[in-house]
Amino acid sequence: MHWTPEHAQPLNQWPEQHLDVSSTTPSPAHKLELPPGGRQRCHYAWAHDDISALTASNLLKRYAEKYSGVLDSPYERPTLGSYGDAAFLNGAKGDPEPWPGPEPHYPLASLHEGLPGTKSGSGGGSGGLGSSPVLAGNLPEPLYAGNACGGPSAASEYGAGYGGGYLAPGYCAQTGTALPPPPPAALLQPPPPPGYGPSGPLYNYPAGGYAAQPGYGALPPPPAPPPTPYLPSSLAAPTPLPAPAPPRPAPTSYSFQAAAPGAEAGVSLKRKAADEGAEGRYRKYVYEPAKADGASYTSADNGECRGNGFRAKPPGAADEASGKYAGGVPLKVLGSPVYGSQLEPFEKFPERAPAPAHRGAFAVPSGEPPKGVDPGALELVTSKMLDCGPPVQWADVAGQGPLKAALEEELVWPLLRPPAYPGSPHPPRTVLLFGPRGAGKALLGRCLATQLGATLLRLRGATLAAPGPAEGARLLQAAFAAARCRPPAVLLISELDALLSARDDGAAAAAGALQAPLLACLDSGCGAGADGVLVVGTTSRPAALDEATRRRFALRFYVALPDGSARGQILQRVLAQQGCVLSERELAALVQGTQGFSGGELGHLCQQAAAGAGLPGLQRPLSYKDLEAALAKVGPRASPKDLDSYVEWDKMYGSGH
Ligand SMILES: Nc1ncnc2c1ncn2[C@@H]1O[C@H](COP(=O)(O)OP(=O)(O)OP(=O)(O)O)[C@@H](O)[C@H]1O
Ligand SMILES: [Mg+2]
Repeated sequence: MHWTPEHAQPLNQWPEQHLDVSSTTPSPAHKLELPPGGRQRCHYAWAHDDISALTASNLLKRYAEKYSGVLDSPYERPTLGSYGDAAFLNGAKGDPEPWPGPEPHYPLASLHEGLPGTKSGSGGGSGGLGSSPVLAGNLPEPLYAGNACGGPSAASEYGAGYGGGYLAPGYCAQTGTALPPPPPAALLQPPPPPGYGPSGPLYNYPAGGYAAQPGYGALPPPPAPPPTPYLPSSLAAPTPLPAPAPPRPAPTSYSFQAAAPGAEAGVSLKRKAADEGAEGRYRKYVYEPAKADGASYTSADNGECRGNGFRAKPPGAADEASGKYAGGVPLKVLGSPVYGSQLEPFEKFPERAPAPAHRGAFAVPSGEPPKGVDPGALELVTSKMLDCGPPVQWADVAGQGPLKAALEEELVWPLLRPPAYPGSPHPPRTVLLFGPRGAGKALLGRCLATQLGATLLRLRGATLAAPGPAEGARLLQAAFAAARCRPPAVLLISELDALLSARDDGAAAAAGALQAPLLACLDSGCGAGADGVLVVGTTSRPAALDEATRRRFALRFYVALPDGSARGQILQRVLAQQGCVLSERELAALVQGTQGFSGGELGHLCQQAAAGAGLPGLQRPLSYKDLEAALAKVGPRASPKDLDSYVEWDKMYGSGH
């Protein structure tokens, strides 16, 4: 119910205009019949005889309208005080002229006297009115304390209960004639999300809002979908990925890890579940027997060896490849103009090798010979530490399916893919592989180099520490410099713990002294400015790494011992090279007997068997009996306690896989 202007008519005109009365003049008799003090009950007593029940009901309704209109109206209206019949609020008729009669009017308290906290403190019955902010806003300003609108304030006169009580300190009393119109609907909409400014409207709505609709039947068709992307003009459109992602392994036939449930204590439950749930996920990691052409190491020829088994590519070829996915703009990161000539596009295993264009993010800065590096040490590192072994594919590593998948997904793919947008986080450039000796850490490092098409430089911690701290630091710096010169490069540092751990022998000082250069090299060689170098550290004593060193390796993966299935594959491969073919039963027995052996120890077992049989020249093929004899002498080096400690370290610091 809302107040309308017609409510402003003086109340004494209402009976004439709105009531169905036959007599508009009160008779003297009626007046005389008024009981003393009965004004409030007999306002319209003079009409009682003449109005019907319906009229009386209408009368009540009208008054109810008027009363509620005063309280609730959102429209502009005069203040209460301007009503001629303001006394209506007190229950009286409110005629402007005094009511004729013998009795005097009831004294009508002024409105503010009925408000709590007023000066007079009458405590009249109108306290409820004062509690309504709307009604209070209609009161003359001097009545208010704490008026925040600059008007006269009565704060000094009125008690604290007024200004600091119900009304908020910042409350601005609104006068009845100045009620603001309702805000436009647009302002009531929730604000747009940050970044969506007016320059980039989400939708193409008409600027002034929709035109008034002629009717329900003539609704215009809904606005067409925005022709522009949802991004505002201030945001750059995302650059499309220049290179397609390498295909994920097809979930078809992986079975290695699942074949020996529980055999690998170090394999996390997460990857195990993935194994068991989707056996074929790691199909491409299936171990393959040795390839005839890949078994022998190629020698470094004219500096073209890059340590990944692939021959160098003529300059210029990479430019074509790099431009292929970059919209004609050659990708600088793919070039290796000074030191590293470009790679042959994986002619040996084209089906498994990454496409050259995928090497975009494993960036290749235009290599300059590093300043401040001893040229002699650089030459030494380049000639001695460059690994020119055959390429190692995922399938060349038996077992380790979850680990291989993790390495590929978390390391290889991020390095090969260009960043999605400028400022996106750098892919990891350091990885630590830890686990028992001979478990295949270095093999995996070589595999990473192959997958990245990178130059492989190999260092051994013991070799670095041997000549003394100064020489060791010089070699270390030269190795990092050489890697930066030949990007993309993988720097494989085996036995990392030998650089760090303090031992009781004379090498303690040298080892400890190499920690600072190592950390400095890791910071400078793998920082933001060192694109194209991946450092792979391996250790069989991860507990020897202090926190500073540990933190330098972004990823830390546990390389567990091969399970039964992987052991069978490694044995088959090594024995095949020695011309030994075992029956299924014999192989199963051998696998059973070599529980806890690492891949390296399995190779050592086969060598021992050959040596024990006196067959260095392979006059006859190895037999199962030779292997049985060797098995009696050779055992696994890692104790169950050692294996438990790896698992514990992996739980605490490992990246999990
Ligand atoms: N999973 C595997 N599949 C095939 N060969 C393996 C595997 N694991 C180990 N080998 C073989 O075992 C030998 C030792 O492996 P590797 O040098 O990689 O071990 P490692 O973990 O680096 O040992 P260390 O801690 O002593 O450096 C290599 O000849 C390697 O080919
Ligand atoms: Mg090794």
